[in-house]
Amino acid sequence: MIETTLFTPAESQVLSNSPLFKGIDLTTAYPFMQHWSIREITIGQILLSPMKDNKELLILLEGEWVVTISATSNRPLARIFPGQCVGELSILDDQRPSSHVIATHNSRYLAIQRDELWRFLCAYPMAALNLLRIMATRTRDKSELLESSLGLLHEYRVRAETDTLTGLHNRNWLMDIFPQQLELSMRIGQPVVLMIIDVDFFKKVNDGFGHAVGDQVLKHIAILMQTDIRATDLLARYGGEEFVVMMPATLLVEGQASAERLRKRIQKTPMPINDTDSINLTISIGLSECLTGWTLTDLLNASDQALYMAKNNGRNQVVCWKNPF
Ligand SMILES: Nc1nc2c(ncn2[C@@H]2O[C@H](COP(=O)(O)OP(=O)(O)OP(=O)(O)O)[C@@H](O)[C@H]2O)c(=O)[nH]1
Repeated sequence: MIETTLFTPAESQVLSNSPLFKGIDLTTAYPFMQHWSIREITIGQILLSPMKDNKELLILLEGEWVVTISATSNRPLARIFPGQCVGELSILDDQRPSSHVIATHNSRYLAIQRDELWRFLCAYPMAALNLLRIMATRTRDKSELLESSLGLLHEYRVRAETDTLTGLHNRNWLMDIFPQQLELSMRIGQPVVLMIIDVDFFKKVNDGFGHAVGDQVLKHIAILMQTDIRATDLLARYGGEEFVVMMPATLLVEGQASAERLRKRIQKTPMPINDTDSINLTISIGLSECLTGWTLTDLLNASDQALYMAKNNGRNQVVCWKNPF
């Protein structure tokens, strides 16, 4: 970094247009300005970092900087242009900077030491007011950024937990939410039933009508299931042509009746593939009630065993898991 105390005419222009000096006649401020220093920094260098104390207010004279969360982040929180300043917050609260400021162009800037800044602000209250305005704008920008980041975070989470084909929750969501529901139900002593639903001979649909029609079938079944289950039931696509429903506050006989109703509904609702033709569909369902001390894995295993029996017994049926002991 090269230090000098000279302003070029262009730099004087930048300073007089700077939001910090708005309404101030800088020609009267020379006694203060002679203690400020001008520096140069090359592209890629870090001006401020949360790892380093900062005792200066920096005003960009020429070039461009970015404010980022981390030194390697390629998503800037803000861009800094000539006339704008950085570092004011860490000077005021005596904490390290909260983000990185990095030069994205070779730059020249003005550095004002904290004590010099206080002296200047005392002599020019207008500058103190300007600084307040700058900080208020920054706080507002940060809140908006935080809000949009939270929105993005929520969107990413929803995407990560949603099956893109059917729009149902996916296995990630299931593995996160089902254990929580199970624990809650066990704690308050409520029965829980879990059913695994598998489309019968689905491979034949794919082979006979094509994968796109197979996809349509999965969507068709997803919609029928969604409209069939209770609001308190938890439904997810488990993978391939398998779906899982967790039914809190449900006894096995009640779950069995729901499963039977769903099976009949799917059987009675063929999926149209054109104006005249449709595909008849059936499902097999295995279900089990959660026993004391069971984990989600135990419950899934039991329902899966019941499903296996439903398939083996000829499909298009509901089988409840029976305790062999
Ligand atoms: N179209 C489509 N097919 C899928 C998808 N996921 C899995 N499959 C296919 O689903 C088929 C499942 O075949 P199988 O496991 O043999 O099951 P099945 O033909 O239904 O036989 P049973 O379950 O025994 O009645 C496989 O051919 C998979 O490739 C998907 O998202 N879309």
